[in-house]
Amino acid sequence: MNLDEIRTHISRLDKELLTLLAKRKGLSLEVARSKLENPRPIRDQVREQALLVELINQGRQLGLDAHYVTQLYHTIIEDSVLSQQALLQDLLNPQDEVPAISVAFLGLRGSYSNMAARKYLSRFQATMVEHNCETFQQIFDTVESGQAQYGILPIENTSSGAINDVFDLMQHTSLSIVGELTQPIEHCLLVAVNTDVSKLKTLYTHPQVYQQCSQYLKTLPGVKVEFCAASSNAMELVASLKQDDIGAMGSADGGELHGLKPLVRGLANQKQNMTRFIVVARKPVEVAAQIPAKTSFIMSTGQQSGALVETLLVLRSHHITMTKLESRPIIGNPWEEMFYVDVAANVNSNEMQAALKELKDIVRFIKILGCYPSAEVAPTRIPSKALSQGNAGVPAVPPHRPADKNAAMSLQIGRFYMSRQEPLLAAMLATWPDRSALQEAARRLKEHGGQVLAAPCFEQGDSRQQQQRLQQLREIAAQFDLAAMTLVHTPEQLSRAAESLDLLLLQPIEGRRDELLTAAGRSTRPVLLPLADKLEHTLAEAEQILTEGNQQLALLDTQSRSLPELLRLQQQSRLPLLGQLPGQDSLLPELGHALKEAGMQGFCITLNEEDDMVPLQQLAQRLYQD
Ligand SMILES: C=C(O[C@@H]1C=C(C(=O)O)C=C[C@H]1O)C(=O)O
Repeated sequence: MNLDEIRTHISRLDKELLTLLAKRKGLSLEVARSKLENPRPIRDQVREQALLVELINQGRQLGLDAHYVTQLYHTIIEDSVLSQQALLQDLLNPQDEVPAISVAFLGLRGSYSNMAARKYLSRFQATMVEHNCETFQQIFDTVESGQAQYGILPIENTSSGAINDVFDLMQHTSLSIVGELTQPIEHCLLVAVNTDVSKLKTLYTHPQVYQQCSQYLKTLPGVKVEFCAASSNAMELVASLKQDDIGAMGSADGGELHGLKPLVRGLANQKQNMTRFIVVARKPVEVAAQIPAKTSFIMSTGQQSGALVETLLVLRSHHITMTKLESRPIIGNPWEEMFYVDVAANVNSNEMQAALKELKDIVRFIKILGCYPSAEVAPTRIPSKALSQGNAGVPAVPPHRPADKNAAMSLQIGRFYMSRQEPLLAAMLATWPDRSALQEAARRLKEHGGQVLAAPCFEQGDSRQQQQRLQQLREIAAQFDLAAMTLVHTPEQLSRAAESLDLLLLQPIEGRRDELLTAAGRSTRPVLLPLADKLEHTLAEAEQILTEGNQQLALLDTQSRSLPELLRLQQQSRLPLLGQLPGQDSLLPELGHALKEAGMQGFCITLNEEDDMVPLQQLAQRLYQD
């Protein structure tokens, strides 16, 4: 076959794939209808897990790697679940057949709020009429007066926290929350014409974006920064001037609406930056009982001691999970607080109705702000046991929570739980690899059932190169759904690594890490502390970290200590213990298995550039199958 013929063939297959996906979606909607007739929850994670395990094994036989299959099916299942939910919601809340829906949001075309509004409206079969607003108050006014059907408001951001003005306005509105959505915020450097960073003289941006990208901007000392009222204004200006020495900062999608191209992506200091938006409307919606719902309410309690605790105990006694608690002052009543509460419950459920009845007896004020479908469809996870090669068994319990008797001792790294039953498996590259080697290591680690990818970001290079390595490690780990770790020597390195990675490995030389221990204790990231020579030194160092506040601490044995020593350590400390082992030891699987039996909760396998991962794969099999 020549190139054209092969491409024709590929196109035909792609069409078939699409046809099959559309058929699958149709069947999924039939499932939703049957779940409506015989009421059952829309989401069934036991079914999803069984399906994923079967697909992974079938995929392997066809030469497709487990990670690829899992990623594809997470996307397919997410769409399937959201489509089922949307169908149920539409049946329950029939919309008038309107050709256009109007939405009020902050900023102009291309603002983050505009992108959120577009995302929300994409589920409706109607065109969007945009109401650009200059203030949050104006959004409330526009929806309250009926000029717009929906208002989109940012309520919290993962780096800057609660958006207080919106909380304060919610106190006094008659509007209801009818939806939520989360929008990733990725600041990019946007330009109107082909150019290069070195040519730039002026950057237009909003002060908050400037602040969130301060580290990147320090690398452009000659560039002047001009502030605009919103990032969408900056985009508009740069698009109209069309010069090669100016740029704007904002989202790539937003920039595209103005014909701008992203020259550099991922400028923010903090890489994972998301904003949660709420959707408000004049009429509340009803949420189908079979889909996960959230209810938001505000309340004020008396000022006697324990008043807030009592309200929380009411929620607990009805098994209602609280997902958010914020307090805001009550305007005009100095020192009194209004609490904003989000719970994972449908307002019409028996538990929630009973809880509300009890709450009304003990609070001064309570108002439901709305009940809406929860927008999150967390991917169903496959336990390492199912992933480590050769296992076709279907796990019985969805792996959300550790089914670990010693849960109090287990630690969470990224989204993984470390436990004696399912030890954590980390691969640590001895030297910094190039991008493709790092990707290949990540792919294979994931394929074998490992969870943490580690590489030395700080061993060479200047601060900028180190920053790039941190970013690359984080990106590649995320791409393969792994957690990321690096070795840190100084408090400054620790705080930089803590911004991007999931686990911080402290340098092993005791006596030279006093300040590092204090910094680790003040960090909010989990820390791995290599054992000191003497047991009592290790315990003292661990104590130093714990007393500073950070309780997410595990110990690492870097010297293959004897079994009695390890057991003694475990008797004296409840901290999880990991072992560091060389990746090419032919005894690795047996050694790991024996150490697991002795209570080790994880392994850090060191790999040199030329090493293969065969022993690690065998270790994973022993750890997760036996
Ligand atoms: C389609 C179903 O509903 C949901 C979607 C699934 C899917 O798309 O495969 C699987 C389980 C459920 O979470 C079902 O229950 O079979």
